[in-house]
Amino acid sequence: MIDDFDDALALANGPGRAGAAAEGPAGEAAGAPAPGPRRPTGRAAHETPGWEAARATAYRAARPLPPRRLPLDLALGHTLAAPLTALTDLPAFDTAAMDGWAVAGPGPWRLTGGQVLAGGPAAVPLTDGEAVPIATGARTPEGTTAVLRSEDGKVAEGQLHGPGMQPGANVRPRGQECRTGAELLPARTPLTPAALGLAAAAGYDQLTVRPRPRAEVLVLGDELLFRGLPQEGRIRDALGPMTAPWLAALGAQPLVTRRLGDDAEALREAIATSRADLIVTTGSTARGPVDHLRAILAELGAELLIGGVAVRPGHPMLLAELPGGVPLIGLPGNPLAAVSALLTLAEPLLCGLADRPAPAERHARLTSAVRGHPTDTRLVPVSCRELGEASPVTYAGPAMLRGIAAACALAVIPPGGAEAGAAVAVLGLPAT
Ligand SMILES: Nc1nc2c(c(=O)[nH]1)N[C@H]1C(S)=C(S)[C@@H](COP(=O)(O)OP(=O)(O)OC[C@H]3O[C@@H](n4cnc5c(N)ncnc54)[C@H](O)[C@@H]3O)O[C@H]1N2
Ligand code: MOO
Repeated sequence: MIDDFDDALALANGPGRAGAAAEGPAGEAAGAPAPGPRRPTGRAAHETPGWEAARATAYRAARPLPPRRLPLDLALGHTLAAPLTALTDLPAFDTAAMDGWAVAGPGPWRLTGGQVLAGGPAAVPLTDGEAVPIATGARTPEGTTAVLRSEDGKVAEGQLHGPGMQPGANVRPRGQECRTGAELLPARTPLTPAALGLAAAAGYDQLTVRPRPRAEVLVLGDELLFRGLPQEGRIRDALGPMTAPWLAALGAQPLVTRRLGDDAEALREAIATSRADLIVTTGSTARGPVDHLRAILAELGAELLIGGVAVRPGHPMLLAELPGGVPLIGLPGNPLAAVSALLTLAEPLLCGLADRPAPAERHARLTSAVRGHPTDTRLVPVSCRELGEASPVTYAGPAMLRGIAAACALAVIPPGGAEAGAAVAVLGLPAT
C-alpha cells in the first residue's frame, strides 16, 4: 500500500545531509536509479492535474459565500465584503500628541489656568503668549500653534519657559490619517485584530463580511482509536485532532469532527445531511476494500472536480462538488498526505469561498539539494533556521508527522528535483 518512492525519499532528506540527495539517497534506496514508472492509478495520466493546476482549479471551484452583516466583536477572521471606507476624519479633531502644554505663538507663555484632558469639554481658546496644560489625546484649544512636551518646559512664577518650536509640533492635525470617505482597506481583506481596531477607530459598529466557511470534518477508518496506545492492529487517529485546527488556521470555522469508521451508510448520511459550507473527509480516497468515498460521491450525484493530483505525498486526494454546490475535499489517510491535501486543495478553496485573493507565493532557498519525483511535484517539510532558508527535515514519510511537526513550511519541489541554493516556493504552516 505504501509508496516506496516517497518513503525512500522521506528518509533520505534531512539536516546534516546537505548534498546527499544530489549524490543519491542513503540506505535502502541508495544508488537506486531514477524511480520507475508511476504506480497505475486506474486513470489516464492526462486526467491527473499537476500541482499548480489543481490549486488553481480548487480556487476557481469555490463559489464565494453570500455576504452578511456582523457586529465588530464577531467579525474576527471573516473577510471584508466591501471596502472599509472611513466614516470620519482621523483624527477627528486636532489632538495633542504629547503630555505637556498647548502653547500659542513664541514663548515664554503665561499659563491661563485649568487643564485640557482627553475626552474633556472644549477648552477656552488661546491667544498669542498663552499656554495651558494638556494631556495626550486631548483636543487642542483654538489658537494652539504647538504642544510643548512636559519634559521640555519649566514653569517659574506663572510663566512657562521652553525651546522654540515649529508650528504644529506635537499636534496631530485633524484628517492626518484619513479624511471621511477614504478607502482604508480594500474589499477581500481578512479581518485581523488590527483591521478590527481600524474599523472601530473609523466609526464602524458592524461590518459586511464574507463569513468564514463552516467546515465539517468526517474521520473515516475502523482501525482508528481515539484514546490510549495503539493495539491489536489499531492506531490512534492523528487526523481528527489535526484537521479542524488546520482548517481554522486556513480561515474556516470548524463546526464538528465526526468519527464514522468505515460505515458506508453513515458516510452517505453524513454527507447528504451536512449543513456545512465545506466537508472534509479523512481516509478512504484510494481504492482499498473499505474505501467507500468515491462510490458514495458518485451515488449522491457529486461532480468529481479533481480525482487525484500529481503531487507526492497525497496523490489520491480529491475534490468534489455535491449537488447543492457544497464542495467536499477528500484528504488521504496517510497523515503527511493529508497535510499535503490541506495545503494543495483546502487552502485555495477556502480563499475562494471567502472571496479572498488566491494565496500569495513565498519563496526560500534550499540549503541542500532535494531529489524530485520524475513526474510529480513533491511537498517536503522544511525547517527555516535562517530567514529565507529551507532545510529538509528527516522523518517526512507519507505516514509520518514527526518531521512536519518540527517544520515551519512545506517546500514545493518541482518534478526532477531542485539543487542546493535553488529558490523554491514554500507553503507556511500554522504557528499554533
Ligand atoms: N493500490 C494502491 N494503494 C494505495 C495507493 C495507490 O495509489 N494504489 N495510494 C497509497 C497512498 S499514496 C495513500 S496516501 C493511501 C490513501 O489511502 P486512503 O485515503 O484510502 O486512506 P486509508 O486507506 O483509509 O488509510 C491509509 C493509511 O492511513 C492511515 N490513516 C487513515 N486515517 C488515519 C487517521 N485518521 N489517523 C492516522 N492514520 C490514518 C491508515 O491506517 C492507513 O495506514 O493509499 C495508499 N494505497
Ligand atoms: O504517499 Mo500517499 O502519496 O501518502 O498520499
